[in-house]
Amino acid sequence: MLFYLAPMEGITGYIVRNAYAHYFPYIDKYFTPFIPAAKKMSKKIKRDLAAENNEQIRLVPQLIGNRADEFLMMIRQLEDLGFTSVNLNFGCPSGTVVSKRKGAGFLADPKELEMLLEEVLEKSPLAVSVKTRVGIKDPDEWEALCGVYVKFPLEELIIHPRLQNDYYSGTPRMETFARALEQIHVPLCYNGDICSVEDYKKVTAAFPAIDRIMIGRGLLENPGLVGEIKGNPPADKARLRAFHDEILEGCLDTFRAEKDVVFHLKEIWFYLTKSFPDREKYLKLIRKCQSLQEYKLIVQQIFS
Ligand SMILES: Cc1cc2nc3c(=O)[nH]c(=O)nc-3n(C[C@H](O)[C@H](O)[C@H](O)COP(=O)(O)O)c2cc1C
Repeated sequence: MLFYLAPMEGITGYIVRNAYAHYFPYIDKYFTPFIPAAKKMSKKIKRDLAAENNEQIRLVPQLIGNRADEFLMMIRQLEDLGFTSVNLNFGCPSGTVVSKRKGAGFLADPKELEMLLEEVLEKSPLAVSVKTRVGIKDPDEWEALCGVYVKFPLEELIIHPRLQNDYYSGTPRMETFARALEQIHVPLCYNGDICSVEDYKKVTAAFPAIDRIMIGRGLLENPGLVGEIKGNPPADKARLRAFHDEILEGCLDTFRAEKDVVFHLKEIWFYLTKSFPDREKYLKLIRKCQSLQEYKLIVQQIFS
């Protein structure tokens, strides 16, 4: 089985990716959080993609947009940086993205999706994969979308089997994923709600043909999850602490203001507190915390 860390905007930048690679080296492929397909890459994105910041990491940049020419412009820049694959995001459910007909919003018109993929796949010097949801409002939309995806030699198709309207609620639509498995002949990756070894076992028992899995929140809650799936003992406090400390150091080197460091780490702790008893208590403390000094004391308390 291949394991991928899901892209998570604001969280899985290079600092976090490196901490996984150093302390939980079980991830086969990483994806950047989505990068807007625009004319020029920002300095922040260039830093996230830089080879020296991703040394032990197999990284695939993810682009979000709705125009083939803009995707291609970005893809050529990625080629210059030495990348060989790119991932296109047709899954982001956020209102601000969808209202611009990007992310899952682009799934509204399968014909347009087909035209875009035709041009990108014809002209892209890089292998192209897609990360998609299964529709906007109705699981029956999948038939038309699937009819588009089957036409293209994608490197792989990553499916998070929820609708845009589902956001992250309810359970993934396993029946739709099962249909996709029958219909799609490029490598298919399952993504969604794998937060424990049991969840992993259920998904792989339901879909024995799957050979790649992407995990997001489950790996943030328990960074040792893939290690456990592979038969290793759960991550101990010392390892979690080292993982955390590397992220803290990386943030201190990168962000100018201490409050930005604390803000970034608060997002991570929203998930990571699930690895600890008394989650609610610590989450409250972390959320309220205002300064780096206060933050360090709370972290000390959590790990002691
Ligand atoms: C805070 C957050 C940020 C996300 N950012 C991205 C992103 O940049 N690109 C993307 O394709 N998906 C993004 N996702 C979706 C995840 O990659 C993943 O598909 C989703 O969380 C379901 O997988 P999981 O149940 O394993 O977490 C994001 C999800 C969350 C919760």
